[in-house]
Amino acid sequence: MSDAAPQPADRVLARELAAEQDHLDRVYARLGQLRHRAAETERDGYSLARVGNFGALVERDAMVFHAAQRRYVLDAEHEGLVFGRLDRRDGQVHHVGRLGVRGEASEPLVVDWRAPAAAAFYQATAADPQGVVRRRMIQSSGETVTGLSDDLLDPAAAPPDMALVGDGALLASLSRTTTRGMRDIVATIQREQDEAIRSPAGGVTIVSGGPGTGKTAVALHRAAYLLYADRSRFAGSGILVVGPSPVFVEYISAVLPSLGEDAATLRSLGSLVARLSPTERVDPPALASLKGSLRMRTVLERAARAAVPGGPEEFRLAYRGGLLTLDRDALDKARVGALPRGARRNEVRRAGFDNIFTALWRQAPQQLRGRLPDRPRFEEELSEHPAFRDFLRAWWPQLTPLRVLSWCADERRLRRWGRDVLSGAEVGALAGSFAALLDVGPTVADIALLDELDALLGRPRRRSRRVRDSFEIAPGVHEVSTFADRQRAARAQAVQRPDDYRDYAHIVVDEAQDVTPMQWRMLGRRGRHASWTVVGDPAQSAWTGDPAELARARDDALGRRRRETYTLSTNYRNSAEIFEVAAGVIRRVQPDLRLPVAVRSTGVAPRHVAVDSPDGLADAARAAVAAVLREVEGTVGVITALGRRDAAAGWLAEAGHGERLQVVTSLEAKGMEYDGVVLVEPAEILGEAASGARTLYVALSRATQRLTTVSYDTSWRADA
Ligand SMILES: Nc1ncnc2c1ncn2[C@@H]1O[C@H](COP(=O)(O)OP(=O)(O)OP(=O)(O)O)[C@@H](O)[C@H]1O
Repeated sequence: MSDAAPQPADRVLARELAAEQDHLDRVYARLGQLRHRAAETERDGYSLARVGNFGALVERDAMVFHAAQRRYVLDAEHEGLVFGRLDRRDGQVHHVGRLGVRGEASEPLVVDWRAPAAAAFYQATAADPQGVVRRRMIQSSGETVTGLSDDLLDPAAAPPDMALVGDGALLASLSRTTTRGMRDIVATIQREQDEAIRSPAGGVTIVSGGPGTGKTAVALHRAAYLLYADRSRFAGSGILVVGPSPVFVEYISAVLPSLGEDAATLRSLGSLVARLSPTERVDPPALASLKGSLRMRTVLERAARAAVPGGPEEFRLAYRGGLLTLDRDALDKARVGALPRGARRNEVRRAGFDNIFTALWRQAPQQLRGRLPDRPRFEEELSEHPAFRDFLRAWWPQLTPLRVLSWCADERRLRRWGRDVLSGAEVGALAGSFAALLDVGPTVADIALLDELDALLGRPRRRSRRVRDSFEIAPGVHEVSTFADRQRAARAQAVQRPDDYRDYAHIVVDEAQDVTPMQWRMLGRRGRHASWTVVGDPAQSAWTGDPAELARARDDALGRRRRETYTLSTNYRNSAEIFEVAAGVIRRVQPDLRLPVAVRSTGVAPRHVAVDSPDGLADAARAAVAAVLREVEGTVGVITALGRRDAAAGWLAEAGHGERLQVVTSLEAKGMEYDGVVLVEPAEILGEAASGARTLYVALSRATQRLTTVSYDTSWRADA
């Protein structure tokens, strides 16, 4: 390089931009061609299915599919189809982008970011250049290249005419305005993140790290990577991505489509059980932890085996001139005898009925004397007896999880089922909460209990089953079918998976620190054969129960699969000034915690507005929100304690701030990000549970640019 005559920087930049523009033009032209061809092939398609050899058909269909995929990616409006370039030591040049594109002669015009050849784009460093001399980041808007930024990784190997331009693509991307939905980070994935994204597909990948270190981004890019690495496995059986709340799921919902992937299923913990309506209702943290505890399993097991409250306590039937009777003990014996450990109540109903027949048959000789029929006739006659049928239905009904959980609203009953595992106060709190179950609906924590009951109760046996057409591979697809047919069927299958589909190939759990033991059981039931990506930060956990119990439940769900752990260390979200406030709060309770480093400084210190009394909060919050909305271009989040959100939303409603403003509770704020945050009364968040400091740490670390706190109780501040 040193031998080349110096040239003005802007001329060099213009030349390099023009070169990249040429390449991008070629890529788009080629894609246009492929798109056109794919459309033609599709048009001709099926009439050709009977000619040519099988291999040729597969190839043609594969092309149709890939072209359609590319079209889908292109149609999914995104910035930066090509965002990187690698100049290698051996003279090869690879452009890296959102999808792989080959030219007419099969030469790679763009390498998919997930392909092995693109790995060096994220992993190479000056200390370990991995054969890369220059790494270039390419920014573009639509089909126009707008900026370049180079890293020289191996100066000794650089040819003399190699130009270097621009700087700071990562920082530029971090300073962008925050929009309502999270964006992909495909162009600026960092090395430590890339290692986690490309971790082997099997086993359990655990990604931890402090706030803003890109855990969610990594989890979603990993899902895209797995779909690329083994599409038939992961698109076929599906990838489930689970997040804490509907607000969060909405926030992350655009990332995978922007990466050209639509085969993953996104769910919040409150919407995981298909037959139950999704819920956003949450319990106070201590109650949520109690409902999440494994002790609830014991309670539910007992409830699922109990006599139906309000059901028959005895049975009397006039039959053939005699009187058949069963007292309470006999009924209990018949029920318990039909429910050995592990039996599912709805599935062994027949065994319960058999026990009743047997008990009645035993007394029949004495009661009926000479009028005794043979046993089959005895059972048949009883079965046709309306009073007997009514009794059976009331004594052993088909039970729904909701019905059994609502039995727990009765304190006396719950005390019985909770003996040795629940305290008196816990019984009271739970019973009070379950009382609202049928009227108001379940809370997020109840969903895991209902799922547990579903597993304990089982499903009634189906009467008739559709006869399967053995030539049918998937609905509507027969054995003689094309590759494209099958791909289409795979997609249709994903859409048509049964509501209670459970056999996912991979489960991504985000904000895993907040998954309770009972929720781990719920997740475990959906991934018996799955590999896992588990992403979280214990320092942000709202769990107030026993840590050992939590670890045990998590280990049970994840099984004995091999584990790889990755720790992320850089906070890309918060300005250094904002993160310092959050760090002060968590350090007070966990002085030895290793905190991530916030890389960006704005020079703007967070503002702390103090008011004289709680009555002053409304006006101060309104003023703070108006100011932050003026200062930032993107989204603004108002975060409050659980009990204050509705009031705060009311204060701000009149001003009609629209799309940019969102009012959320401390728990809904988990995983979220805003350009500006107004935190209303942090002391209330601190005091709302034993985990208050960790939840406040979450709330304080949501903002990228501006943080304002409004409080009358300033004791939460480390410096107050
Ligand atoms: N390599 C990167 N390039 C650009 N932006 C990044 C990068 N890594 C992370 N970010 C951005 O940093 C922000 C925080 O990322 P993310 O939400 O994934 O962090 P997190 O670790 O899940 O945070 P938290 O634990 O606080 O919820 C997001 O806006 C994300 O897009």
